[in-house]
Amino acid sequence: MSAALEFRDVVAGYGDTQVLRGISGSLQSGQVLGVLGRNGVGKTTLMRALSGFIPLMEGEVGAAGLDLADVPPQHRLAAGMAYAPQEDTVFGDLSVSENLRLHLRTRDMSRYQPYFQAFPRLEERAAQRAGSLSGGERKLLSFTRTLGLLAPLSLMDEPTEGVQPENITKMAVLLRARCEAGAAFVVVEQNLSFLMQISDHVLVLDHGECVAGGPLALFTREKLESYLVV
Ligand SMILES: Nc1ncnc2c1ncn2[C@@H]1O[C@H](COP(=O)(O)OP(=O)(O)OP(=O)(O)O)[C@@H](O)[C@H]1O
Repeated sequence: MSAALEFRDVVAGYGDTQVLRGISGSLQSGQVLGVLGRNGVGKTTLMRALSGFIPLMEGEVGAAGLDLADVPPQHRLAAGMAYAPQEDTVFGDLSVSENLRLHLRTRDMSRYQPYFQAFPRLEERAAQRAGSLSGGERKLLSFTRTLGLLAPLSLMDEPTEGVQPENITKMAVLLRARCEAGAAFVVVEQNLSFLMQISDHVLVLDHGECVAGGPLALFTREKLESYLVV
């Protein structure tokens, strides 16, 4: 079986500057790869490189047997890859429901029912401009839209940033439910409890290099915390 995502020796950055220096990893359907590291070590850059928003300087990225090198970012969703960036996660001038319908070919919103149940404020504010939501609510909207796409593979950059703790617990449950259905995720997170709740494997970045990685079970919380200490 081909991996849900496989990346090998990824080198990427901005202009002539290399930020990532040879990052590799893979994950199977139904698994979560949690990416962690201190601020500025290259986590967002890795997500941009995997999603095609910045080109690879070297290396390979493939998903479900497909080489993604020549698939531009706007075609990646059709190729099975969803991406929720850290910032500018929703369209502020569109309503909450317009944001949720944007990529759907149907007006049927029933796929969002479990998310509306978990986050009733989203349904209450369905007609409201997404730009008028709080930062945490915008993150919940982005999370809901990303999971509602039902993509085989989703990349999410700090999905819990600004979200209230009780909703973070619900996010973990909803995300794992998608894994049960076979979806795979790469998730960048600073919230270690959330990351440990959702991840099967972890990848630790420091200064653009992978300094540790493997099954979550091999790492204690203290060990993972040590990678975040400045
Ligand atoms: N658009 C950009 N142009 C040039 N350099 C950038 C750009 N975005 C990020 N960088 C640089 O790349 C390096 C890695 O940044 P990146 O945002 O990937 O780190 P990060 O681990 O996601 O950090 P944080 O946790 O603060 O979001 C930093 O030195 C940053 O200044």
